Amino acid sequence: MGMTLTEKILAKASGKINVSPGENIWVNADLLMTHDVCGPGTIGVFKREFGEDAKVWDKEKLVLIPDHYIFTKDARANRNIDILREFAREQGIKYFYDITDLSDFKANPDYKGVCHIALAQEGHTRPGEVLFGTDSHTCNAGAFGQFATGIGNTDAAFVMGTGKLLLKIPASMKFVFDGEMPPYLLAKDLILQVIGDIGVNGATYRALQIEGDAIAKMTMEERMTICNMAIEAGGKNATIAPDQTTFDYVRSRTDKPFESLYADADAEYYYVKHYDVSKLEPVVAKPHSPDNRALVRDVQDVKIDRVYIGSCTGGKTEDFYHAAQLIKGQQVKVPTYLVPATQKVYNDLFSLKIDGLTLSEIFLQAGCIEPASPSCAGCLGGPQDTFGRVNEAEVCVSTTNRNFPGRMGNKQAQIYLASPYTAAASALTGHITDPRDFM
Ligand SMILES: CC(C)[C@H](C(=O)O)[C@@H](O)C(=O)O
Repeated sequence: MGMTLTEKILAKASGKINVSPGENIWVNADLLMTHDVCGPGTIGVFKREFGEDAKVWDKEKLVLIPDHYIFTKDARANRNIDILREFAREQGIKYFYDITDLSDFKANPDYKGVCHIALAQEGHTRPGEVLFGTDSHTCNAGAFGQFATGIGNTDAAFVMGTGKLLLKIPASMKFVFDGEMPPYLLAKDLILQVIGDIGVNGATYRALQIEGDAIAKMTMEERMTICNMAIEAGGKNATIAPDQTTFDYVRSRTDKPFESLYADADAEYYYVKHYDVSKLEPVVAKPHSPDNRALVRDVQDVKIDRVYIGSCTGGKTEDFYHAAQLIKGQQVKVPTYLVPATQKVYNDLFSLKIDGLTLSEIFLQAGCIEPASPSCAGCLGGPQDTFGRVNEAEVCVSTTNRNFPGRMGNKQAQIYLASPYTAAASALTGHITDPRDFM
């Protein structure tokens, strides 16, 4: 019997000819990523179980990325980065994207920012490979045709010591997006549509295989937006088959060899769903769950207090480009926070131009708050002094991935998840707004 893309990758990574859903197999990791939130815990378990002097299985396959609680005076958050630094030094870790000068991130050439985007930009996400990460949005890298999933600290410590992990093969759900993408829709609308359709537990421990003409035409950043939120439907991982778009992105960042894998034509799926994207509309996820979907035009009376554009899901270069396209030449009516995912995205804001103006100039002329230092920032609240944290019971339209109570700080705050177009349109009016009103 044929295999899905996820099954093909996991079969290869376990040295098997065939695998099927439900089977438990030992999988070899190509890469393990951890960050400042989970790294210290993972290191603690690793040392306890493998010994104080134990060495990681491969010092070139562990990537350490401080990104979550960086620009804060919180002593425990600062200490977490120190723990990563000490471990990187002791183990001779090749890829440690350190930050020492918190007062000026630009003084830290190694510092990248949000792990999922940094992994892609630094060439660590490659077709056919297996990536484990101590973060639920590790599924982001499935956009590169790899198996990428979030794991807990204990599993990560085991991978750190052995390079392997026992995994149950997930059954695959196929989502096919065909048709011409309307100019007012972005990848975020597509994934919010899916999560609204199947629910936050609609894909629990399943692999989402994303395909179709509309996906084939998408850039890597838009593909990442879709895979990033697979976890919001409970997905174990998501995959998009690699193509020329993937190869161009990866090859411009790494010369490491990789083997692209593809689903067999006769693979079996647990579920198949087709979408005609030309018929979809801009959507939001209302408080307090990513599956609480509504058409933007049905919630236009909701007044908002602020807009947040940032995170692994919605803080990439194209996310800002799309927001800038819509905002250009107009004034925002509510405080609008801009948090580039990485140092590279930050630089893009100051070099990419639309009609002669840099994205940053467009935002500043429109009255947005100056772009912040790259990190996860207010996406998940963080210490009280975190930039963009929602400290009051405000209504926020956000390009991020989660809107659980308290997610961005205050438990009474109401977070509406939206595309960069919808976030930008809403910033211009002060209420939730369909981007078509400005197109
Ligand atoms: C802090 C980390 C464990 C968490 C995750 O795994 O997703 C965070 O990144 C998030 O987005 O909620």
